[in-house]
Parts: sequence; structure tokens; C-alpha cells
Amino acid sequence: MPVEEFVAGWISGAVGLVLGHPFDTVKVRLQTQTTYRGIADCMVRIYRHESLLGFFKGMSFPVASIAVVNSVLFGVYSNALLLLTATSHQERRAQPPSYMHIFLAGCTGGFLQAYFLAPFDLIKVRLQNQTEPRAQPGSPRPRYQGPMHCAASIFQEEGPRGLFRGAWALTLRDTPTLGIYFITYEGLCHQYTPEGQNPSSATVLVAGGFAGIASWVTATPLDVIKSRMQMDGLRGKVYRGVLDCMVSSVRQEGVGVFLRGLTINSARAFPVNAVTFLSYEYLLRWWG
Ligand SMILES: CN(C)C(=N)NCCC[C@H](N)C(=O)O
Repeated sequence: MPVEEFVAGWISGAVGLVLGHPFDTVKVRLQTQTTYRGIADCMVRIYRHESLLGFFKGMSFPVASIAVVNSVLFGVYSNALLLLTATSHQERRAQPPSYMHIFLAGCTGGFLQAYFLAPFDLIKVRLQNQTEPRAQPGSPRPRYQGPMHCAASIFQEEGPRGLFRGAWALTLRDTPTLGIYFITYEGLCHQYTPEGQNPSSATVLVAGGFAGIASWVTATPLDVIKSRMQMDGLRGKVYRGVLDCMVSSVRQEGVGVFLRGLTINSARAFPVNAVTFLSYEYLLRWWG
């Protein structure tokens, strides 16, 4: 089993994650809180009230867990392709796999990584939604003091299953959209790379960026539902499930609710995934 694929997935994910976290915080707030008038208003209010640090709330757990999550995604994807096509990462340049195989391998990677991602993503979303400024003597303390305290509180208040709140919506979001992610990336690399050669850095950056955009545009409707279900536990159980969350969100805010965070998701997706794929490709080439 090519272990390098798991390690490359980890390092490349961490680079992309740090770069995109401030955008992610704005997106999560727009999807779950109705007090902001738009991206600019949200950014200005975070900066004024919480300082630059407000944009980085909830980042430590994702950085720590990306090792597991991204190595599962890229490792399962690559090993699923190996099973389906019997070709390694290097051999695939000369013998490109079919788009059906790429899609199936991507969906498998997306499905499995969702379960590893679910508890870490839940804690990230809960911390990102805390609007209190950094604790000062005498100021009100936020509900969660940090990621470990957040995890322990959810465990105590909602039991172990509470840590998987929103996991089903996350799985529905990631299974098909990671198929789309890898198809877009491989398709664009194939299109702009001479037969049998490795794609150039520019091709990898552009293909990775567009793969990010294509997957996040299609993922945004379920991303909204996932974020809402993850915040649901705080106010007691309001939604009865994914469908109930969809129906009541549309009833209250119209179908446009599914597009919340679309612009920022797409803007964030290009640089994050361009860098993710560039480091992934280079790490694999470097390890031979
Ligand atoms: C649409 N989805 C769920 C994805 N494309 N997921 C892959 C994650 C890539 C990167 N860490 C990111 O956050 O964009």
C-alpha cells in the first residue's frame, strides 16, 4: 500500500487549511447566523469585535486532525484507484484511468473521510460561531474555552453520539462532491498535459483550484444544512433530521438559503485546493 499517498495528503491539507481558515469562519457565520448583512459586514464585525484572532477561532483541532482526515481522503482515493485500475500514481500518467473509476474512487474517499472529519468539523463550527472577543479579566466567558473543553462538554451534555451531530449531512455532502473534485482535477490535468508527462506546476495549480470550486459549488447546499445541524444541539433538538432541516430552512428563508456562503466558499476553494494539489503532487514526485 503506497504510504506516501497518505503522508502527502496530510501535509498538503494542512497547508491549504491554514490559508483558508479565515474565509471558512466567515462562511460558517453566514450560514448559521442571520445577523450579518453579507461578507463585508461579517468581516468588519469580526475584526472590530474580536480582532484578527476572531478569524482563526477553531483552527487548532482541524490542523491537528487534518493528518488523519486528508491522509484518509487522498490515501483511500489513490488506493481505491489502485484496486480499480491496477496502476500506481506514477503509472497513471501513461495509462490514465477512466472518469468512472476516478469518480468512484473519489466518492469512496469522500464517504470514508466524512466519518473521520465529523467530530473535528463539529468542534470547529461550534468554536467559529462563538462571537465573544478574546477573554479579558471580568469579561463574559464563552461557552467553550477551547477545543478540548468543547469536545468534553458535547460528550457530557449529548453523549458520544453528540460528537457525530451533522455527520449524515456531511457524508451526503462529501460522497458525490469528492467524486466531482477528483474528476475535475484529473480531467483538467489530462487536458493540458502532453501524453505521458507529469502536469506542470501551473496546470496543477489551475486544475486544483477549479477542482476546489467545482466541488464546493455543488457541496454548498448540503454544507449549509450540515452547519445548521451541527449548531442545533446548542438550542436543544430543533431539527428532526436532514430533510426536516432542509424543509424548515426553505420555509423560513426561501430556496436562496442553499446558496448561503457560496461566494466565499468558491473564493476560498481556489487558493486552498490549488496549494493542496501542488504540495500533494510535489511530495509524491519527491518521494519518487
Ligand atoms: C467539497 N468538498 C467537501 C471538498 N472539496 N473537500 C475536499 C477538501 C479540500 C480542502 N481541504 C478544502 O477544504 O477545500
